[in-house]
Amino acid sequence: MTEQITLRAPDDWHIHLRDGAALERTVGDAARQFRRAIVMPNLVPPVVDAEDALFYQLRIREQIPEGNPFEPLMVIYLTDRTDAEVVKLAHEAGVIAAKLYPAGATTNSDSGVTDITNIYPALEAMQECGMKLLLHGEVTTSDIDIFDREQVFIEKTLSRLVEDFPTLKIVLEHITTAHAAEFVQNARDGVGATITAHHLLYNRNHMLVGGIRPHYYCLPILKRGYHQSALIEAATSGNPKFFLGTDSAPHAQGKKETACGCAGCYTAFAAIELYAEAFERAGRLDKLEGFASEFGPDFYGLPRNEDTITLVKQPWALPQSLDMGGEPLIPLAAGETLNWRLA
Ligand SMILES: NC(=O)N[C@@H](CC(=O)O)C(=O)O
Ligand SMILES: [Zn+2]
Ligand SMILES: [Zn+2]
Repeated sequence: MTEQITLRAPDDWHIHLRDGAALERTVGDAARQFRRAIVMPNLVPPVVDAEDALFYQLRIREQIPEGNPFEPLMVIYLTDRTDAEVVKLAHEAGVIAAKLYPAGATTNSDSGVTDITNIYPALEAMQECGMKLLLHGEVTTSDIDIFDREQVFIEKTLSRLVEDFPTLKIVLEHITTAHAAEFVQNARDGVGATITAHHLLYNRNHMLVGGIRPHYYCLPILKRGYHQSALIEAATSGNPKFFLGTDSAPHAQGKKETACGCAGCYTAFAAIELYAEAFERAGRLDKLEGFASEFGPDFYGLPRNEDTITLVKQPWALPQSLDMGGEPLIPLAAGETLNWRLA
């Protein structure tokens, strides 16, 4: 008999779906395995208020396959001009979080916040209404080495935010270092972190040894193996502060395989299978359900999904290439064999 595991249906607490012609691909892939997803607002121009979020949500909904219960959860993008009124209106429209991108930190972050104190009134309002703060946790000053940017953000910005807003719920997104795992573990209640499948499966050697592999390039950048081990330990520990967020971030093949390639890995095609691979390698498949399906909704104060998914142990190869709105898109781990497959 084929080995199989059944899990409460999972959600993705951090995904990039993009817009327009890309949505058929990205929404279809996400909806195949996740019931809900927190949709990042870094479009060009970004999703900055209730109106933008509701229109974007409509465009996403149009691409949900017939009969699929997928629910996109919306986020606004904090800029230097986001004030308490914007937050209040977004909250009333059902927007569940706001995202802080330090200006210039990552893909489409040019409109991001230049000085955190500019948005203190907005953060005050978020704390009051229960809207979550999601962080791309990297500093952007040129004197800080790219491999240290997460650690310095934690020391300079996050530790201060956690104290200045003692009841604000904060998620440090896509953590990549032992420092981040340790900080979140020891932080007050209401501070959590998402972890991607690629940061569990890979370290910087995978990206840089034997040739430079642009499909592994994402931000925050893959770190050394020591940090990868700390992330695996955190994700598979059963600590509810750590939960699933793929950070699946598609860029067409031509934008990755070029002299100045974009940051982002497309993992949505096989996200839950990639996580299963990482948890199995750690000998902790039994911890996947909490991480993928329980701790996220608990953190956000939303009900856990009632239905289930089944993964079967049946090796299969990821396709070499996908289509995204007429352009080739290379999924992470293209052509590689995974052990688990969504039934
Ligand atoms: N993670 C990435 O490398 N890229 C993301 C942006 C982000 O989440 O930082 C993207 O939008 O492409
Ligand atoms: Zn980010
Ligand atoms: Zn992201």
